[in-house]
Amino acid sequence: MAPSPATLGLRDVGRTFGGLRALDQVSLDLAAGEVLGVIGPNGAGKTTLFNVVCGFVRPTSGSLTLDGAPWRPQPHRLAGQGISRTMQGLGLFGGLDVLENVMMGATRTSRAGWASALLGGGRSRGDEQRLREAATSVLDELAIADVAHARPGALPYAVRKRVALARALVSRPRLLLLDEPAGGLGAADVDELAGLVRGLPRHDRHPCSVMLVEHHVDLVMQVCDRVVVLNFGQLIAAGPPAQVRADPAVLEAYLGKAG
Ligand SMILES: Nc1ncnc2c1ncn2[C@@H]1O[C@H](COP(=O)(O)OP(=O)(O)OP(=O)(O)O)[C@@H](O)[C@H]1O
Repeated sequence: MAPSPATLGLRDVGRTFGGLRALDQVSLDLAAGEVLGVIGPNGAGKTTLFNVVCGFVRPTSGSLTLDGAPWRPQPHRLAGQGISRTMQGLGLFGGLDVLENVMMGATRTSRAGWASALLGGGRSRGDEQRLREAATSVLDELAIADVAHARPGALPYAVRKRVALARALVSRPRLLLLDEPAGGLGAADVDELAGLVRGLPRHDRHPCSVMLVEHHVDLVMQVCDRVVVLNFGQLIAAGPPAQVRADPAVLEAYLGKAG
């Protein structure tokens, strides 16, 4: 049976940097199989929130839960907990082809089983074959199998972003954290990305929950089941996209105008 998508909770999470409250009593929930968007103007605390969930930044107050249990995120343990992330920088290896880059995603992120055999040196031909098949299958799903043997540097930026997404998905996470997935993409590529992200919780064998932190409001409104809005570190609105879009506090804070 496929593992179920993860749930995530933040309760009164705060983070200060010196005297600055980058996050101020933020509480939110991500339900299983939900796509949750986090938006807000520059400096609102989005990256800090993302980094708290990834374990790069420790909250100064509050608590987190994963699947309802108390959770202290640590970057090196995320993979073992079924969590993958993409970062703003693509971080692809220029000397490897696309397929190898995606295979690296599994070897870097899997804790147990076939992929760890590759890390531990107990590498067999069967392991490698399985890894190759897993990577090929994700490339297929993201419609980039045709560039499997190209070097990332030779590909358009939008395709490289898709490779980075494939690398995060090859470990078949239960929770995917996306940091500005639409950054640097044109309108057509954003639409395609929206389709891909929307499909993630509906994957027939490996459905996952998704949290995405994003500047691109249109993408967030297109793909998210719910959106939370930060401003000066505080959560000022949360709800379905249409509701959030019409919220006067959001218009005021995020779009810089009321009504
Ligand atoms: N490591 C740090 N040290 C000091 N201040 C920080 C640090 N990280 C973030 N901040 C401050 O915390 C606040 C929130 O920053 P953050 O990067 O989380 O916002 P953001 O919403 O991601 O902004 P942007 O949309 O511009 O990327 C900002 O005022 C920022 O200057």
